[in-house]
Amino acid sequence: MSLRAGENAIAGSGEMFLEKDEVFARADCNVYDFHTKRLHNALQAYPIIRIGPNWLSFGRSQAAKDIYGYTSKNVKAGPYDVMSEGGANLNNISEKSIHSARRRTVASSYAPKNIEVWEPKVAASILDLKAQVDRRCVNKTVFDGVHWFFLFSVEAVIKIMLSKDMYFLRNGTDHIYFTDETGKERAVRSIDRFHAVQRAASTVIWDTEHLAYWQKLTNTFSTKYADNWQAGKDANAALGSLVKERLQRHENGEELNDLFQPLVGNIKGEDAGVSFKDQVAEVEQAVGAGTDGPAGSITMTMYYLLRNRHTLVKLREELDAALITEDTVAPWEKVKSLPYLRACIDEALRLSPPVAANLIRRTPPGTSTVIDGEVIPPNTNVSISAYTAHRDPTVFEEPERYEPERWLAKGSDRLKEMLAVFIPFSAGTRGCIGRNISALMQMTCVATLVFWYEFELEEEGWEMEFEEWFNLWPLRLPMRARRREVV
Ligand code: HEM
Repeated sequence: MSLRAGENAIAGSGEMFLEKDEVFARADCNVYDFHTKRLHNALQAYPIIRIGPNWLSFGRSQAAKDIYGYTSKNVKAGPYDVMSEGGANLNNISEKSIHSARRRTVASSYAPKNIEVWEPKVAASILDLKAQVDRRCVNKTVFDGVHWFFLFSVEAVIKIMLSKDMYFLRNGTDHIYFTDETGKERAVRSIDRFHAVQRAASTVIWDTEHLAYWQKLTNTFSTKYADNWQAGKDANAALGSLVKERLQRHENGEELNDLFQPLVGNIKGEDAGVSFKDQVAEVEQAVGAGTDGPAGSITMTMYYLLRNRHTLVKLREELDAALITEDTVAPWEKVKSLPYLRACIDEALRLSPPVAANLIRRTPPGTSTVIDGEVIPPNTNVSISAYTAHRDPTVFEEPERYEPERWLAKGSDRLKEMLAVFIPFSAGTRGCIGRNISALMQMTCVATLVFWYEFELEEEGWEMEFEEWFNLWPLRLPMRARRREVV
């Protein structure tokens, strides 16, 4: 069957796939909604759905390889181009040669050989996280895991990116303190501001042609939007101040080994030729992704473990055999190859990918493209959400079940099929560059928590709720902790 954009499927009204009354509700950026899940449910009846005037969303996992894989000729376009106007970074650069050049510039700093540089930074944050959990062990005080796992992630990733310790965990807040351009002392909440601007941008960015108009309109008529647009400026100013401080340290002759260094210059002392605006944009991307990704994944791993106690018991057996009491923080060397730990995390990423949404790609001009057996015309926006790809029952048996064991069938054809459509980090040349950093953060953090504490949900059977804009955020994880007798 040959498809022209706009044919087949059911018409949505933009990426958000809104129903009429929701258009007004979301217009005030106020509604917690899991639109990818709603779209997924609709895809059970239609294999492809048109979710925008020129945008097709696919429902069968095989489409993932054709859309995002290494052999795909599809490109990033549309909203990514708009985003790059505020500063070009690895994620939003569409043009292939410019993207490859930027990726080459930073690639070595993201490489696994640097884990030994990142590990002490991550471990220090895990110790501070433990100190906070310890306080809550007294009287078994209920605490919100989401709050603390997000603080852990943002603090660790800022250290890895900029060699700067923000002490978010010790202070219990995500405030960045800085002096702005006008000399005013400011305190800006980082996670809060990153998230607020997503609430505004993700509703209007799809209409790239009229974006400026939507920004003006929403800014004028909605106080909520106005605050959320302001959040983008606040986050940019706060991270800009951290970048200036980092550049000053470089000027002062400090030799810092972090993700930022290649954006300044290489080991031969040659200038990297990256503008200040782009440097800030790169920091925004890495800090934003490095916060929401690991925090979402750690939260959801803990949530699924607590809801499926037999998996927690099994993971603890694996950790008890691998770790000793001297391991106040689980060392990477001891946990990196633990199969069940990895499987528990991957299974949480499968069911609740932190980037669940339809990541837009454009088919090449001049020639049609085949996606999941369908002939798609040139210049068509196409996507499949990780949420949907990961729930294909022909690949993942009983897809709604949290079953880490499914990842353990090493070398089997089934495992190969699963890995081919497992896309929490997207895939191909535009796949996540931060996977090694994520693995370090996720595995050492989850291993330490499960080894040292007994956890329970505040209420048995409690169910997670999400808020989704570009990224998928778990809302709360009310839990209690008790120190284990570790011998
Ligand atoms: C569990 C953790 C994470 C998940 C699930 C995740 C997911 C993703 C996804 C889905 C993309 C593709 C985005 C798109 O096509 O629009 C991406 C790209 C990217 N991520 Fe991650 N990410 C994670 C952690 C990190 C970390 C820790 C960093 C950096 C410290 C990072 C930095 C980036 C960058 C720079 C890109 C753009 C890559 C490019 O296009 O060349 N991510 N990530």
